[in-house]
Amino acid sequence: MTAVHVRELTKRYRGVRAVDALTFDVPAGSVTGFLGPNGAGKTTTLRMLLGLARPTSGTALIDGRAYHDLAEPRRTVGAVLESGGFHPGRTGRDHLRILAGSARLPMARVDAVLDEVDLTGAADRRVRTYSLGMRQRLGLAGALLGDPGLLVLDEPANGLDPAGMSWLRGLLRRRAAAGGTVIVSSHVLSEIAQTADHAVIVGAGRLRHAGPVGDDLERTFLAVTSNAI
Ligand SMILES: Nc1ncnc2c1ncn2[C@@H]1O[C@H](COP(=O)(O)OP(=O)(O)OP(=O)(O)O)[C@@H](O)[C@H]1O
Repeated sequence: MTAVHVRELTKRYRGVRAVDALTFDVPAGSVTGFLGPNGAGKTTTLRMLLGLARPTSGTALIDGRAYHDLAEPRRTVGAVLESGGFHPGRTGRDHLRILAGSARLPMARVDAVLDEVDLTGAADRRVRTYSLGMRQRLGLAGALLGDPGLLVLDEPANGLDPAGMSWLRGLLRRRAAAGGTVIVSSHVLSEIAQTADHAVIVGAGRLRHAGPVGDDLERTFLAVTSNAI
C-alpha cells in the first residue's frame, strides 16, 4: 500500500506563496479528499508531488521517495491533472496503446483499463467525438494503465454528469477497497464528502484541517474556507 507524506512543502512564485509550509499525510488504502477554494494551492501541491514542479523548500514523498527517485513510477503512481492532451484524430484505444508502449506496460492492460472506465464501447471512436466526461474517463484509463498503488486526480469531476459522478465514486471506492490509495482534489465539498474517508483542507497555501471525514466536514469546510478567501 502506498502512502504519501508532505512536510513543510512550500512553493513561492514571484510574490505569491502558492503553497506555504504545508504538512499532511495521505494514509495508505484511503480515499483522501484534497479540498480548498480556487487558488488554494491544490494543483501546485499535486504537481510537486508528481515531480512536475520543484518545491521552494520542503518535501512531498511517495512511499518515502521523491517521484523522480521511484524505481517504477508508472506502476507506483497514476495521475490525471487536467483532461486534455489527447490527439483528437486518434481513437481512445490508440491513445492508450501509445501510452502503454512508451511506458513499457503490457498491451493487455489497454483492454483492462477501457473496461474499468466503461469506455470499451467507444474505444475505436476518435477522441474528437468524445464528450468532456468521456475524455475524463480516458484520462483516468491512462492513469490506471500501470495498475498503480497511488492514484492522484485533480478535479476529476469536472465535466461529469450526476451519473458520471456516481460512477467515479464507485471506481475510487473500489480502488481503495483493493488496497489502493487515492488523492482526489476538488473545490466542491459535496463531490468529495460521499467518497473520501480522509480529508485535507487547504486555504491560501496553508493547511486548514486534516482528519477523517465525519458528519462535521461541511461545517469545517465552510469555516476554514470562508476564512481563507
Ligand atoms: N506557474 C505559476 N506562476 C505564478 N503563480 C502561480 C503559478 N501556478 C500557480 N500560481 C498561483 O498559485 C496559487 C495557487 O494556485 P493553484 O493552481 O495551485 O490553486 P488550486 O487550489 O489548484 O486552484 P483551483 O481550484 O482554481 O485549481 C494561485 O494564486 C495561482 O495564481
